[in-house]
Amino acid sequence: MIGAGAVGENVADRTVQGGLETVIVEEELVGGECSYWACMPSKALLRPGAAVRAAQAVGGAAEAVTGEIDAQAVFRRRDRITHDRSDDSQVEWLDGAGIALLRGHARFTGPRRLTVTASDGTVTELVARHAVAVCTGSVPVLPDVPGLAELEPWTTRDATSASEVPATLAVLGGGVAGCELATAYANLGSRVTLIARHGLLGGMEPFASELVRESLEATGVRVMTDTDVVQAHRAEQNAVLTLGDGGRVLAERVLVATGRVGRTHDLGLEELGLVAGTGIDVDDTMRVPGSDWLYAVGDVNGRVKLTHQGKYQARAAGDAIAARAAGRPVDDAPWGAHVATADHSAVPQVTFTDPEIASVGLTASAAEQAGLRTRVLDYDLSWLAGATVYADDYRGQARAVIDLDRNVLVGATFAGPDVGELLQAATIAIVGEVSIDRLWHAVPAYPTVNEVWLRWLEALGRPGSQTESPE
Ligand SMILES: Cc1cc2nc3c(=O)[nH]c(=O)nc-3n(C[C@H](O)[C@H](O)[C@H](O)COP(=O)(O)OP(=O)(O)OC[C@H]3O[C@@H](n4cnc5c(N)ncnc54)[C@H](O)[C@@H]3O)c2cc1C
Ligand SMILES: NC(=O)c1ccc[n+]([C@@H]2O[C@H](COP(=O)([O-])OP(=O)(O)OC[C@H]3O[C@@H](n4cnc5c(N)ncnc54)[C@H](O)[C@@H]3O)[C@@H](O)[C@H]2O)c1
Repeated sequence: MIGAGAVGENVADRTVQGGLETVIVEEELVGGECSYWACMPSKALLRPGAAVRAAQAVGGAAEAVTGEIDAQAVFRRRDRITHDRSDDSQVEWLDGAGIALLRGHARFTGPRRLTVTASDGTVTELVARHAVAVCTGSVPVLPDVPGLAELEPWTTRDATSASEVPATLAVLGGGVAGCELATAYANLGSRVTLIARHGLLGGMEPFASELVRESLEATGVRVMTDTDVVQAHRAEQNAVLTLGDGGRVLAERVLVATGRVGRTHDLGLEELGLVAGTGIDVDDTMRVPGSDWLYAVGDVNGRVKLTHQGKYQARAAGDAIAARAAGRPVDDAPWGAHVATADHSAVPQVTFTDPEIASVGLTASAAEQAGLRTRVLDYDLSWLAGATVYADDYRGQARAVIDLDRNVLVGATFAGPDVGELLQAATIAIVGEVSIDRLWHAVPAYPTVNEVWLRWLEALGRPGSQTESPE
């Protein structure tokens, strides 16, 4: 295994459990990006704002919220959650799981062959008997804007590990990372300008983007969509970003969150006839086409850059490696034990903005593009009894996308406080291809926001009854 992020750890766990001697090579911290610089610290920075908003939205509790968010206390809690960037507990876990750890930078020297260079220069050669899994994650993409690199902008790593709140922050990129970190720093007291080349949260339902934009603006964030930065320079204390229309944005700090690409540089991929600098293509067992030993799992293959989905790929790949090594059959039919079929049609994601956005499967427009005959069901979550109790002036929206030919759910998006906790039901309905008729028997508890499921079903009409509504 090259890379001991969440994904590498999970591949290794499965290959050890499958009876294979397993070595994991790591050049930084065991646990990878998610634990120290991505998911965990970013959510730690976001959670206090969400907690305060939750209390402020409930009369009686609101009166108890009298102060401001304490940024230094937030950073201290973030440091606790990221174990002060110590990987001791993860190394202990590797030990317990029977996975050997080799610290250093891995590089291919030929098929199945690697050198690992430690920080003190010691070089170790490794030859894999069965397989090598590349689990090296991804790196941020810096847009090719003249002067931007010279500004030494923050990457998401800097933003999630900072211990100061810049007075003014310009965030470049309107994707998930840009929207989340703009929310986090606005909550911590920065005056934030969010600059997005297109809209916000591209690829999600349009209402998600609209609600997040409204709330960012209500918090004082200046949101500039369909805006390009064409030049950057520093003037005294400030970075100056020149926009496509000639306008300027001044900020103490610039955060670049404009996407990521598989970490394949300086890995010796050329020795294998592969191209470096981009993601590594794989089949559904995460094996590189044309090879019987090389796998690429997690962010590095570019299929879905999410921790939980990478770990899902890892379980399939690790078991496939072990099965192939033992000459056991590989179940690579769709939804088989050794494939990551859900990557194509049922990827759950929670975006921890205000409101939170939880999505899985196809959006209405993606379903249409896929040629499905669909019915789209929209519901204002504030109409639910559960929402009335949950928060005063509850704001939330949900959409279901139904495949009319198969009579199943193919996509769902929820926007509202804590809706991430509603998501798994939708994921199960999609992956399980639960028929709409059967869903009538999955009764949502009263009074919870889950009752949106009943409202969706009512809009479709009871099966076989005269109240069945027309398509
Ligand atoms: C700001 C931010 C927030 C995010 N929030 C979420 C979230 O809330 N939920 C979610 O699901 N996803 C989130 N993600 C995505 C998530 O972080 C990634 O999908 C996940 O970390 C990928 O895991 P990985 O194991 O593939 O890669 P990584 O965690 O990057 O692990 C790769 C490891 O390989 C090592 N490595 C690389 N090259 C070599 C080499 N040549 N030799 C030795 N070691 C090497 C690296 O040091 C690293 O430890 C977020 C991403 C960002 C940027
Ligand atoms: N909660 C979560 O699940 C979570 C949170 C953060 C990040 N992530 C994952 O991490 C990965 C990286 O996140 P990300 O937001 O950086 O990537 P992204 O690809 O989701 O978004 C990048 C955004 O930057 C824009 N962009 C690209 N070039 C630009 C330019 N020159 N100027 C202005 N805008 C430009 C793109 O149009 C896009 O909207 C994603 O795959 C995401 O899923 C997940």
